[in-house]
Amino acid sequence: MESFGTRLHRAVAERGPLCVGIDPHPGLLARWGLPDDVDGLDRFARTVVGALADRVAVVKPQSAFFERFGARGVGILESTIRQLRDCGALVLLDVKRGDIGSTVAAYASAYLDPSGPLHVDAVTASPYLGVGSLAPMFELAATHGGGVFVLALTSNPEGAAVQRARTADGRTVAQTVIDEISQLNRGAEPLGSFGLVVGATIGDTGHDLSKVNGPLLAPGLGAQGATAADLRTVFGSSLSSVLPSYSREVLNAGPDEAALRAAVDRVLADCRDVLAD
Ligand SMILES: O=C(O)c1cc(=O)[nH]c(=O)n1[C@@H]1O[C@H](COP(=O)(O)O)[C@@H](O)[C@H]1O
Repeated sequence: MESFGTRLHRAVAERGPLCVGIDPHPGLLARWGLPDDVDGLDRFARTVVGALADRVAVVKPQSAFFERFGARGVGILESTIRQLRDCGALVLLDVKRGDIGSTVAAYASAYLDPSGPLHVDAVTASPYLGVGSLAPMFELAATHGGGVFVLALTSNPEGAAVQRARTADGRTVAQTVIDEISQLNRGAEPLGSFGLVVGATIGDTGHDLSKVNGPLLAPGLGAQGATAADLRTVFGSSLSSVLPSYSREVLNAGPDEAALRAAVDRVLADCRDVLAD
């Protein structure tokens, strides 16, 4: 069984360092001339799949925008995941799960067990019940070649109060998360399967990402104000591990499929310029 890190490394080499989010905001559905209902959701998701699934390395559906339509919305999420994977995109489901360990085990089986209907390549997880509480997720991911992206320094301004608070040993809370994930990835080649989420909006925070040996998902580009050039400031010498992530910046170009592809080409070129430094 190939690890997620190996599969991600190959996908990025073949398709370029880019993650595109599927975030069907009500405003985007309206902009695309679609109704704010399950039919609109279905047509939105199918359009993104048709335009991008055969060319983008990682696609990140945001679960909340599917869940808000109940069981039928989750059904569309299931079929979107299947279609994306059939076209060779790695699917990172953005669910930001976190709970006591015994419940995390159930979340892990929902998303990382290949026999489940919502099985994906990787998920986002919140470490704020303690990184150790996510252990069942890390274990199931390792067993089945999946990945977990753990929130470290999020793109929203409210995150700093919790994430940059100092622990008793002087490190920030985020640095303890970074260090624990670095341990999990130790010795993995060509890349570990456990990633961190570090927002592109946060500037130079002085956190040490040099030992992570895993992917660094960078949301906050485009609609939240960060530019590809900001990646240099945020990630410094760790740029080669960055996976830039865009949702609205690309989706605003729809529903025309050629325009969506052109938006992807544009942001990918911007990121390549920076990441090649
Ligand atoms: O885990 C994430 O993807 C995430 C973490 C973070 O710190 N900030 C953040 O914006 N995100 C997600 O990334 C997406 C950003 O969307 P845009 O601002 O439209 O590019 C949303 O789905 C957010 O939920």
